[in-house]
Amino acid sequence: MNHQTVLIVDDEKSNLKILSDLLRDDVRVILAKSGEQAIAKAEQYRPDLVLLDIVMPKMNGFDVIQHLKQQASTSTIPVIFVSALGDTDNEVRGFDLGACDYIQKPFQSSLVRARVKLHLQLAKQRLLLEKLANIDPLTAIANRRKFSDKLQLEWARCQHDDRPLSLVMIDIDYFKQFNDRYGHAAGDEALSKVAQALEGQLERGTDFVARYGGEEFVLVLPDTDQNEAQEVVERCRAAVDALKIRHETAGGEFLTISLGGATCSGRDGEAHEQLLQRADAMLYQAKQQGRDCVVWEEEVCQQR
Ligand SMILES: Nc1nc2c(ncn2[C@@H]2O[C@H](COP(=O)(O)OP(=O)(O)OP(=O)(O)O)[C@@H](O)[C@H]2O)c(=O)[nH]1
Repeated sequence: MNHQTVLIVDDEKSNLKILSDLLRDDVRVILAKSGEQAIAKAEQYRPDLVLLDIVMPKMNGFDVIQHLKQQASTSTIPVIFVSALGDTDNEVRGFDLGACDYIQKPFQSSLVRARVKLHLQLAKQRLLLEKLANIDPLTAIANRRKFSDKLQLEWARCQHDDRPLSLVMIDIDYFKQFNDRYGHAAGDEALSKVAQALEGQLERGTDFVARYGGEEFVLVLPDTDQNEAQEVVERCRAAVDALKIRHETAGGEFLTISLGGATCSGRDGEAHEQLLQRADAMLYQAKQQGRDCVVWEEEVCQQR
């Protein structure tokens, strides 16, 4: 069964037991006996909800929530404080630090269950919304918004690790003519097929494709140098050719794509927007050179 995960944090063993006995029929329970363990387990398991004690030795619950909210990987996990500290100030402080709820000990079991259920439902809805906000509805691949996040993330990672990053802009050729001749619905279907074909060529878990807009797509290939990226790109072009979507133009019988790529090799101080501009300039050249081709920037940016 696809259970949601709840991380319970308390330095008292007996409290851990009470809470986990209360919840374990409905959710997958993970336990942490200290603030430090809570942070490590939150990062490792990415739970759907954290039940957090406040008074603990060394690292207290307020320190833990601050840490969780600062880390991108754990910042959106909802946290409920479960504490014997009953005064309003602590409760307000908990909410100020980003808690979604505050349960006072000693607690009513049924109330804890109900509140956990509510916050897990909200967490599920938030995840769904997040997913929908990042997906292009026509092609079911990532949208431009997700691409921006991904590019920034991978850019920072590659700069930090001094690793290359390749970016490829892809545009369907003569797509206006395609729509005019075969109809908008056929155009939509072709877009969807091209998107799936591109996605099917990505072998590494970190490789990424998005619909950039209209009939344009973009690939982000982290930790991938120019030679490796060119192999991926050739596969993409061949995969679209293999779809054999009829599109009779002066250039040929089937629908084709043009591609422009650029690679940045590690720490070079360039902004990710520039890499995007350079890939886009290469795409423009591919169009100028007659379409149905790949143009890759000769120089990597370190040499610029
Ligand atoms: N069916 C469909 N067409 C779209 C969609 N988004 C953009 N288009 C069409 O894509 C076409 C793009 O046309 P242009 O920008 O002139 O480019 P092109 O005809 O492909 O020419 P080149 O890029 O120069 O080869 C336009 O006719 C848009 O209406 C979509 O979601 N569905």
